[in-house]
Amino acid sequence: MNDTTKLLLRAARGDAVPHAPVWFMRQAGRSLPEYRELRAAVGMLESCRRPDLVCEITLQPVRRHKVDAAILFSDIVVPLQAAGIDLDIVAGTGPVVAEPVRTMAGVEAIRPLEGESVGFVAEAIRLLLAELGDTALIGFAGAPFTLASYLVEGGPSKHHTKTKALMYGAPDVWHALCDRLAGITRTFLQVQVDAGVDAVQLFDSWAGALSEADYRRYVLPHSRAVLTGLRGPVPRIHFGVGTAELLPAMAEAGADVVGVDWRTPLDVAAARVPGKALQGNLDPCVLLAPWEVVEQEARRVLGEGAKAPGHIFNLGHGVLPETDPDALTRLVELIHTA
Ligand SMILES: Cc1c2[nH]c(c1CCC(=O)O)Cc1[nH]c(c(CCC(=O)O)c1C)Cc1[nH]c(c(CCC(=O)O)c1C)Cc1[nH]c(c(C)c1CCC(=O)O)C2
Repeated sequence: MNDTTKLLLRAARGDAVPHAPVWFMRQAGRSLPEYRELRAAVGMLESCRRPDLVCEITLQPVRRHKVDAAILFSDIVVPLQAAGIDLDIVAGTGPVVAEPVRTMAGVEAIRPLEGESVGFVAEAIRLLLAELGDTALIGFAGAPFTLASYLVEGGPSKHHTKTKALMYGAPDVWHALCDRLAGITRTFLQVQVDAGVDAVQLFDSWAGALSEADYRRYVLPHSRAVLTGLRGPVPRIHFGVGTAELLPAMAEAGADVVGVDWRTPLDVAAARVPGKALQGNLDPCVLLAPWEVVEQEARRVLGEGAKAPGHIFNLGHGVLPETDPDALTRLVELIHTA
């Protein structure tokens, strides 16, 4: 009998698949001329609040590349803004927060997220489900550590020094902050699951800045509260950059699928998180090289990924804006016929 379950869900469960499902982190965005055109007159966060634009931008890479999953067009700071935090996304920089949070009073001023204040996300998901057919829809949110880093630093940061200073120096403030962020993140994901997304990805992009011991002490309980507090039978994908030493702990936080960056070969990752499906992990820079190199590296990733119970092909981090979109389309064809 033919299994009609979406390919991404079968791979996430470790079921047999005719080929690895493939999608790309940041597949919607500046690598696509049709995205740049749509966004020319609309601010980033404004575009995230308009269901018609969210739907169109989410579908652009599906139409162009024939990927097996769409990822909702949004940003990790969208639920923070909806909860009343004054912030913006500055082009070429990233999220910038008006008043950084570094004290207990600052933490206590962070309100919970009301589901209705992100109703535009539920509406966008309804529009998308009517269009997507067999293509899976992935919802997402930022994990407490990565969100905390933006709030404490006030913007993007290389070494997360103020964040770590707060974590080590005022652990009570730190845990109170992460507790509030976990609540916001869980509500944001629950809205997406209730609206019908097929899977969720929790991005802890910057958790790789921590040792395993500190991750377990200061971060894991909060990410676990998000992943295990979420209701619904959707697979939970958990991803961060530079997390080779954290993969087992990130799996323990409640991941069904562990996302891996390009630094750790997938067969090595598979041995670190036995029984878990993996997602990744072609170096995004490889796509800037001639096709022969892309093909060789993609085949290596597929071979290593075959050592895991399930493999979802992806990059090791987001698509770089300078990537030739045709290289991505060709890569999808390769994965589908390999
Ligand atoms: C850390 C993080 C952020 N946002 C996100 C993360 C976690 C993923 C990761 O590690 O990359 C998540 C995110 N942000 C965006 C998506 C869309 C879905 C997709 O992957 O296609 C997703 C999944 C849109 C976006 N989010 C942003 C853009 C670029 C804004 C633009 O097009 O002007 C997009 C398409 C802005 C943003 N927002 C953030 C950054 C660092 C930036 C880039 C700043 C820049 O280079 O201009 C915070």
